[in-house]
Amino acid sequence: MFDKTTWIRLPRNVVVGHGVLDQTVEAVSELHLHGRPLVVTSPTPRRVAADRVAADFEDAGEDPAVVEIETASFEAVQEVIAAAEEIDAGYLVGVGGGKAIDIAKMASHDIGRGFVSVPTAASHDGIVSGRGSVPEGDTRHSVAAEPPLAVIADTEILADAPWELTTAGCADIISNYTAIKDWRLANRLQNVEYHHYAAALAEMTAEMLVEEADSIKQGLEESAWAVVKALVSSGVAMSIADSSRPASGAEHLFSHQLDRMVPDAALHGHQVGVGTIVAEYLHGGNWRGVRDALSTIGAPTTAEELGIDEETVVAALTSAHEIRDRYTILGNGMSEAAAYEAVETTGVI
Ligand SMILES: NC(=O)C1=CN([C@@H]2O[C@H](COP(=O)(O)OP(=O)(O)OC[C@H]3O[C@@H](n4cnc5c(N)ncnc54)[C@H](O)[C@@H]3O)[C@@H](O)[C@H]2O)C=CC1
Ligand SMILES: O=C(CO)COP(=O)(O)O
Ligand SMILES: [Zn+2]
Repeated sequence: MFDKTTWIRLPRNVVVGHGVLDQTVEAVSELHLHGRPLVVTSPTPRRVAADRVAADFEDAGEDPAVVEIETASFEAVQEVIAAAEEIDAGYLVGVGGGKAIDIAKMASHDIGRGFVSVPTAASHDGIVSGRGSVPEGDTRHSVAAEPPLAVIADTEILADAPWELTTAGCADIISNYTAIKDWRLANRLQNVEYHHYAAALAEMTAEMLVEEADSIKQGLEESAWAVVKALVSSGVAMSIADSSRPASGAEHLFSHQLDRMVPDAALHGHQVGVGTIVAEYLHGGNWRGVRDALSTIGAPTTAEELGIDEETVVAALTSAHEIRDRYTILGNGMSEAAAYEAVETTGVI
């Protein structure tokens, strides 16, 4: 008997454009959700967007509550769950960067409530994905999370955010190149389940962004539009795969390890971008093309531009394979000599 089953959970409403934050209540009312909304945010996104969203829900008679989180941690997920239980929230609205959105979607998953995603920065491809990413001790978890029922991406807000957040989002997309190579390798060597369609979508998203790299410029709302479209598409690839594999390989392991060693030293996407140059080199691929695309966009390509010293970059490379059970080109680990060779050859140091 044929017994294969697959569930693909995608957003119903994806609203992207100038000033669409004002349409959040309308996009949500279309979903026929019931109960009070809990807006999950962090300090800056609260000022930029979340207070406006809460005020609009208030005007619509929805009696919203707001909870602020500071970090991406399991403690923060518990805080949000407690806030949701206190008001008996009907659904959660994540407003912010990758961390606030991750925490909101994980809390929604745990309490079985709907989730709505309102990104304030085009900095990461977790905008749509049904995965959450949380560090814990020496490791990093990619956990099941509630995929958004709706995404409201206001390009006016995204274009107004600090430019480095947008270049970080571009680099998070470019990393799909090596993530897919690692996924194929893991499929061949370890029989890891591989989805052609999700892989093709993630790869095409990176290709389209690189083709457009010349026109992605600070101050242009069209650029925020192009990047957020790519982030949505990459998130959809993760939702199709029900795994972050289409968008996370060795370059992400490297970034996660840097987060442990030097927390908050650089943005997720920027670390991942530098990791992509090295991972592409290790795959024997066109690492110069990756480096040139990152530098055209204005994303860091060196340890110095990340603000991280050479020894830390090498130490992160040699230990990145330990952070998670995810087979990549790093195999059982790089020696220090090989790591130095890779970063020197690619100009990362
Ligand atoms: N679940 C998933 O599939 C994915 C999860 N992630 C996770 O997302 C996180 C990285 O996301 P980021 O957005 O880089 O980090 P983040 O959420 O810490 O945001 C970076 C900074 O940008 C600020 N910010 C956000 N919007 C702003 C605006 N409009 N104006 C001014 N400042 C603004 C935030 O306050 C924060 O200080 C990591 O924890 C990463 O693991 C990243 C990709 C995919
Ligand atoms: O950052 C991500 C994809 O861009 C999520 O990946 P992880 O599963 O490695 O946390
Ligand atoms: Zn990422």
